[in-house]
Amino acid sequence: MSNDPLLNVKNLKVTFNTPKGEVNAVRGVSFSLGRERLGIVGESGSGKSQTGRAILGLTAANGRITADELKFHDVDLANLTPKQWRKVRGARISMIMQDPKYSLNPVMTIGDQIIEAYREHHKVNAREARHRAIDMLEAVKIRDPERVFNSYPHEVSGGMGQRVMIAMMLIPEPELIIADEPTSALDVTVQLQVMAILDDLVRDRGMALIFISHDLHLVSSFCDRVLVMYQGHVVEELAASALHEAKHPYTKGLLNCLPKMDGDQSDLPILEREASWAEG
Ligand SMILES: Nc1ncnc2c1ncn2[C@@H]1O[C@H](COP(=O)(O)OP(=O)(O)OP(=O)(O)O)[C@@H](O)[C@H]1O
Repeated sequence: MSNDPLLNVKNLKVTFNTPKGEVNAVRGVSFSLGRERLGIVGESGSGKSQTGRAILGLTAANGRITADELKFHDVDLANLTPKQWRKVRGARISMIMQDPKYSLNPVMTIGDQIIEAYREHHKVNAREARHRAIDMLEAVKIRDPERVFNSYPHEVSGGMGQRVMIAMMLIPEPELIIADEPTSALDVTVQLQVMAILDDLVRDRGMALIFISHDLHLVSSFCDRVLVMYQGHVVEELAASALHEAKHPYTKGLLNCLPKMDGDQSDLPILEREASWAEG
């Protein structure tokens, strides 16, 4: 499989106009992505989500995007019309958000929602679509797919809801998935199960993944490469297998700011920061 970049981002900036002045959320981010799993980590407000949203054309109306390059294959994402976006977003690039509650329609059964999504992308009759919907639920390792198929979103757990979202997102067979804190509303065990399912699907189907999270350890266990963001800049880029080689004090701080399981009850260190890190 070719590893030519799917995505090229050069000097991406996202700036918001607010009543209190400009907010520079993303301040010159550059990276390229092949068929690989890339993590973007950083604390709240570091610009991770806005980087993902800019790639999907989902920047809020008060935001302005500039970039020397923002390309998905040869598609210039910085200059698409709404009609052109419909051919890219959800079809070639998909996003999984944090909480399935806000993404699923509460008054429609899960099965009907999957069927509807399936028939938007594939020309099949109702019977065949039902078949495919059950297959999709099985693909995300739901053991009782018939029950989930007939349930409403509020009748399933958060972890189950997130599996359903993953199943729906796979329907158009996107090349790139952007998962923004996809599991942070779930408890730790379910979090790992859902990530493992996503990881398997991404590998099996040769898709690329951008996994956005504040949890450096979680990201590095599911990604090949990690970008560490601080105040709108990428301060360090690392192979996930080389976290121990992190040089930037902010990355080292993120690594140390985790409770240890070995019974050491001493206080967690406070994440230190210096103004110079934000200068890029
Ligand atoms: N519509 C908006 N108007 C003004 N500022 C915004 C808007 N959307 C986001 N921001 C600001 O942009 C900055 C970066 O936000 P972003 O959501 O990318 O951070 P993040 O690293 O993903 O953090 P979190 O984990 O909290 O989502 C923040 O300071 C945020 O307040």
